[in-house]
Amino acid sequence: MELLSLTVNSNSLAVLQALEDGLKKADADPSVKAVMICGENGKFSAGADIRGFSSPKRHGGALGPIVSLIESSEKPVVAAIEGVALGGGLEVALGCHYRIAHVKAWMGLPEVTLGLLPGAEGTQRLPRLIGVPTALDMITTGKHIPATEALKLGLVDEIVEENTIEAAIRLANKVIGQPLGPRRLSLKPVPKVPNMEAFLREAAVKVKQQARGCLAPELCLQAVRAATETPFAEGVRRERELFRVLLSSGQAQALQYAFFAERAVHRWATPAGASWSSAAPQPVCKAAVIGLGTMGRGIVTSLVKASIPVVALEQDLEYLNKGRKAVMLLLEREAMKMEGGAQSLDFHNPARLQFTVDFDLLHDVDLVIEAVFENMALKKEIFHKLSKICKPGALLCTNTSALNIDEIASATSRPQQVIGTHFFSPAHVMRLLEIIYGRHTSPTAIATAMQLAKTLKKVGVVVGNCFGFVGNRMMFPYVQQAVFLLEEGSRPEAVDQVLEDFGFKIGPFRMSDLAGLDVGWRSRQGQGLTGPSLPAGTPARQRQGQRYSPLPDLLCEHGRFGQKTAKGWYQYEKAGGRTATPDPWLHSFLSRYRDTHGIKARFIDQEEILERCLFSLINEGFAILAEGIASGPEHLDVIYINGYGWPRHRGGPMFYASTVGLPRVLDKLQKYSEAHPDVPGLRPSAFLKKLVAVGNPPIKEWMSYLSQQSSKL
Ligand SMILES: CC(C)(COP(=O)(O)OP(=O)(O)OC[C@H]1O[C@@H](n2cnc3c(N)ncnc32)[C@H](O)[C@@H]1OP(=O)(O)O)[C@@H](O)C(=O)NCCC(=O)NCCSC(=O)/C=C/CCCCCCCCCCCCC(=O)O
Repeated sequence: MELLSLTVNSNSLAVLQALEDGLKKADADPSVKAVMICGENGKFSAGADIRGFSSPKRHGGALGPIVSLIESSEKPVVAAIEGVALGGGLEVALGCHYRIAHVKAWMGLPEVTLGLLPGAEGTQRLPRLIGVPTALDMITTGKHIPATEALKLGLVDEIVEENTIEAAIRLANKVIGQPLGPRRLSLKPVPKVPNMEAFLREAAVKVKQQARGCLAPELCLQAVRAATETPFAEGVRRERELFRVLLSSGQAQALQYAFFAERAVHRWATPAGASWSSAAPQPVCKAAVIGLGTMGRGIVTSLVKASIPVVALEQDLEYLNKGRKAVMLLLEREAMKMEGGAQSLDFHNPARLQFTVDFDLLHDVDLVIEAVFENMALKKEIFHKLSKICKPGALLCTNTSALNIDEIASATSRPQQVIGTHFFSPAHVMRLLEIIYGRHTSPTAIATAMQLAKTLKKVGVVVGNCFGFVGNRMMFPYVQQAVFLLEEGSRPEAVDQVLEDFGFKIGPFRMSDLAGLDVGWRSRQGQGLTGPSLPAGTPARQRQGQRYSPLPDLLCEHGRFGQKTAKGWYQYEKAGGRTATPDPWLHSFLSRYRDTHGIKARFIDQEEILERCLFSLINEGFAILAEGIASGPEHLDVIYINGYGWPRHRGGPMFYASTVGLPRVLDKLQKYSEAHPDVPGLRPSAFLKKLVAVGNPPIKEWMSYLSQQSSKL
């Protein structure tokens, strides 16, 4: 028997050549009766080398003909799938006459997540094998499915718990001499769906809606449609045509950049020299969460889902019972989505999840996450208590979204173990975990928080300590511009529309209504920007000589906190309602406000809305990089994609800036800054100016132009 080996991402071209040579040799050798294709090191294949798509010497085009060559072999070819069979790897398996998989293997066609489509005939073979609806779902979402599901779908012929290679050889021996025609997917008709046209039309609407401007899902659908309408060879031609369109699109580059950026942030470093390569994490066998508000509930749920035993603590029984009920509800819902249901999470077991008001029960936990509301005095009181109660090595985390980590740490006797773990709401869903080190935070503490992120299936991004850290600090100027645009003549729905058309899941005003306007109001009161502590005689639209808009404060004074009060920047059907409708009251309120302050409303076009909001956010990003708060632009991009609804197909704000071109970003900021000299957020950052002055280098070279990262440490 001839045995062919396909290696994960070693050298795609060499693998392709080896496959072709092996198949030709096997075909020509009469002693070879069957062929088995497997991977090395327990992995079938993770597909083509993604870096190859942006390389001038790309060779992906060679894969389709090889898949055809496999299928046309006169000897049975069996795929032995272990580990993963993804993208081009699965397409190779689809060319085989039989597929056998290990029970722990995963399969998928994730090309869409890279801005591409399965271009090695996968869009034509998969629908023929498992039917159009399921194939379309796999191809347009790129989801990875486990072997057990693949078996149910008919994607594989068999799954095994023992040695997959041996099982594949057994299968190959068994099928020698059997006709191969029925096993060749290219010869199979696409299984019928009662009303294929109506199904595809509806699917197209759904895919377009979910894609929010991303091209690949729509083109994936068009390729699958071709499978239903044309013979195999014609479908393959169409698939190639569509693949070429995607390959040359900026979106594919952005999505592939995002893929590698998410992996690059694992390799964290701080300006003080701590890094992932030398710091080892501590084990976290038991955790505690303090505060069972919205964030605390999500964090508890996240920990339970990751099988980390949790002690959940509240200040009194009333809050505890309310929190317990809410957590249980979240966990019930999560369990329903899982195979094995509630039993798999085991959250009724007090050894897995315990609710208490007794701080002393935190004495043996390895990690505490404080998630009480944003009040420095309260947080310091809690951390002071924790440093007395918790065991010596315990990591003390705060879920603050903006407050000073060093000040919180100063309340403890062990500041080296204090770290910020900024979760995003809902915490059991959102993938981002912003990890903030303070002046004294130890490398071990950072490594442990990063390991926690991985255990919780989140993307951890390590950043330095400053007000708002990275995500919120960049968000402030963006939201500020959005509000200034209202003062100058725009409306919430116009601003939201522009940013949602750009690809944001939700515009700034809908977001503010969802999060609650009172959150920011409390924070501004705390900072003395509004409320009773504001010195008498402070101009309504100025703070410390800079432009300030009291609009959000005024809305709060009218009891308009957003969705929770049925009124905010929009109106809602009821308190807690989700459907935002433009509110005539708000429109006349804005007119009165402009009259009061002598502002002449003007028409603001989409370009200005987009540029002022996005470029001010990006400008802050350059300042953050220059200060050493983040170690590279990909950190900022990963934060925005995973925590702030930034459209992934635009690669993150800093990548977007690189595609717009830094000279253009600078020109526009200069123009807007001249028009609004009292808005520091529009004043171009020195680092942006420097990058333009040195000739707009590619994003991967930006950091080399910072002569010395000035650390905030
Ligand atoms: C699930 C994983 C495989 C593993 O996950 P995990 O264990 O968590 O590890 P990671 O940290 O993710 O990865 C470890 C390192 O490996 C790197 N990696 C992983 N996969 C790839 C890959 N496919 N390519 C390159 N590098 C990869 C990863 O970056 C890590 O390294 P580092 O830390 O960054 O240094 C998980 O990794 C995963 O999901 N991987 C991606 C899988 C995937 O998306 N596969 C699909 C790839 S695309 C593909 O296969 C397409 C094939 C068809 C091509 C056919 C084209 C035909 C076109 C014909 C017509 C057009 C002609 C045009 C001609 C012309 O113009 O040129």
